[in-house]
Amino acid sequence: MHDIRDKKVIRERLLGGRAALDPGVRDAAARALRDGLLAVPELEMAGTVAAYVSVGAEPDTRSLLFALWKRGTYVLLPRLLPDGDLDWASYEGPGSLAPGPRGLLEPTEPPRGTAAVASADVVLVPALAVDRTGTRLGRGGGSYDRALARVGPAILTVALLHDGELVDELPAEPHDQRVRAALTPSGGLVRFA
Ligand SMILES: Nc1nc2c(c(=O)[nH]1)N(C=O)[C@@H](CNc1ccc(C(=O)N[C@@H](CCC(=O)O)C(=O)O)cc1)CN2
Ligand SMILES: Nc1ncnc2c1ncn2[C@@H]1O[C@H](COP(=O)(O)OP(=O)(O)OP(=O)(O)O)[C@@H](O)[C@H]1O
Repeated sequence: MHDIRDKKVIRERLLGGRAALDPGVRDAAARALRDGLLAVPELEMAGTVAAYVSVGAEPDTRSLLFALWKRGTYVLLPRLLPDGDLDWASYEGPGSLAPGPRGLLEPTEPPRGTAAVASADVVLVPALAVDRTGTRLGRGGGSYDRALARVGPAILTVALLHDGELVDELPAEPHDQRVRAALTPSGGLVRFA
């Protein structure tokens, strides 16, 4: 059994682990995740991918975004709304980003609305950890619980993690939206039933 207060403690432990990663490990992780993702069939086929710009010690997504954009994939990025929900706008290269709230870099293109995430063929999801059932621990704003509820059942949703962040079990609440797969640098893509 888990108490919901556990989430806060687990978040702190995971953020501490990320902060302790050395730069070489981070660079290698970003490359492994980028190369791993670019080879996922759904990603290769995708016309539109909903992604995000990494912040802090999250696995770095910038070279992945650039690679997707260069190969002609339409990339949507989130903009954090005051109520924690996510709006979406297109990525038009590194120059199309500007500082937003919470240390985030956000797209400067016109926002397309909270429902735009439903047009993505693949959704890349930030997470602090994911468990073996796909339950995801995020930053606590409930942003992706709302966004993922708008994504169709056949769409691949993938959390990007550092090694060690795909864990046996996380506390789950009724509103928690599961991801359908997780990618770690050393473990590759793991799909959940
Ligand atoms: N890269 C990224 N983008 C995202 C999310 C995320 O988790 N990661 N979000 C997921 O819902 C939404 C934004 N929510 C966020 C909520 C809190 C913080 C946050 O705690 N920022 C730290 C600084 C970053 C760090 O050092 O880790 C801070 O404010 O202190 C960031 C984003 C949408 N965009
Ligand atoms: N559909 C929703 N509408 C409004 N609030 C919601 C919704 N889903 C979850 N929340 C709220 O968001 C809060 C945080 O939820 P939770 O701890 O699961 O966040 P998280 O998934 O870790 O965060 P994030 O998705 O922002 O990374 C909860 O208080 C919850 O009530």
